[in-house]
Amino acid sequence: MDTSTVEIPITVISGPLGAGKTTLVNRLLDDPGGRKIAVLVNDMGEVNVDAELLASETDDSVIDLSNGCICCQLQDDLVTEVTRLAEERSFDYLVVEASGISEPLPIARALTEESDGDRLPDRLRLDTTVSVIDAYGFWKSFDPEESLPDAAPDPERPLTEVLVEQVEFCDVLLLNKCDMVPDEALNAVEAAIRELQPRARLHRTTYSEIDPSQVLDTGRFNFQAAKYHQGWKRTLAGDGAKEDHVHSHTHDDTVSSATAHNVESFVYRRARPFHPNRLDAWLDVWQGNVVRAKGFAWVASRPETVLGVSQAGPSVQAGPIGQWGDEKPETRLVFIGRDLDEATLTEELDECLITMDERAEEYSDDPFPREST
Ligand SMILES: Nc1nc2c(ncn2[C@@H]2O[C@H](COP(=O)(O)OP(=O)(O)OP(=O)(O)O)[C@@H](O)[C@H]2O)c(=O)[nH]1
Repeated sequence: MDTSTVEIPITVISGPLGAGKTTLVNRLLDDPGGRKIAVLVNDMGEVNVDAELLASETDDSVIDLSNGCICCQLQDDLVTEVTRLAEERSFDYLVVEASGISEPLPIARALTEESDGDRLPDRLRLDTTVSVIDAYGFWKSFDPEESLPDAAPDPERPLTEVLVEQVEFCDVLLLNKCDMVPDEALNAVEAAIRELQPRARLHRTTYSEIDPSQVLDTGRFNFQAAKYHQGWKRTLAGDGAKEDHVHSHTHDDTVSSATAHNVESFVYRRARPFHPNRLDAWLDVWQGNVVRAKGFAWVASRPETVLGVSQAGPSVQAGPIGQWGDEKPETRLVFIGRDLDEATLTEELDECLITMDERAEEYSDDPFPREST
């Protein structure tokens, strides 16, 4: 058979450091469900520790791509390497293990027609994006009551922007390390994750144990769906914003689960701009059980510019992401969290809005970056 025309599906595995990605890949190498798989492993260091962990068990089916991150510096290398692999080796399924700090969306973009170049051979097809999330680490990072016992050694795992993006952008989500979290807390973790990620198929796992058919050849990848069904966009859409195609997506079962665990979300909307310095100062200090805040802000110093605001745990970013153009400027910020104090957050944000007296003021010391973030 001429193998050069056989289609090769790709599964990309993302997830934070230590969540169980390599454990999953080892399982797939042990039991690929009748497929001949190749694995491309990305690690940030000069020495690809993950590839070594895997390669010790296997032959030449593990290829490493080290010293950089495939979602940013190594995007071109990823496409080149994947193409070269398909030309030089014989396999029928490709698994890509991203580094713990990789964002899945740019990787998916590089591997699909969404990328400018579209240089990937036609027979390579992104089939599934999987995120492996450490249930214990996730809960620890935002549990307001500190109800989980510390694991030894205590892992310092802040809820980072990248982790939230790994939850938000995937087709299949493995909620791993379930052995470390009591059932009641697991239900709450799942409710929070569902609020961030309503679309993915979610599996609770221990040591990444999963039937290979749930992560290989699922056919679930759809760039537009993955991009637009992120929880914060759904919440904005539900609030009457313009992404109507998201609006139709409802999850009554998850809404009730969220309610049962006090996971909630609200949208802060105002048609009056922020005072840039007050908003900037507030973004530095605000608190309040928020897992995720994201959206668009209107700032008086740059009335024509859309300021993107993105928070996950301790990380807050704000910077220009475009122009309002013909759209009426309006701040729309989604807050997702547990036991949210909507009244206090709203009051504090309202105090950052410009007052009538300030309308004519010049804002020469605008604190936000000029370049896109
Ligand atoms: N208790 C427990 N430990 C697990 C589980 N899954 C993986 N581990 C352990 O967690 C550690 C990290 O697992 P890996 O599979 O290497 O995680 P990773 O996501 O590849 O980590 P990086 O390559 O550092 O990003 C290893 O010691 C695993 O044995 C689980 O479900 N429960």
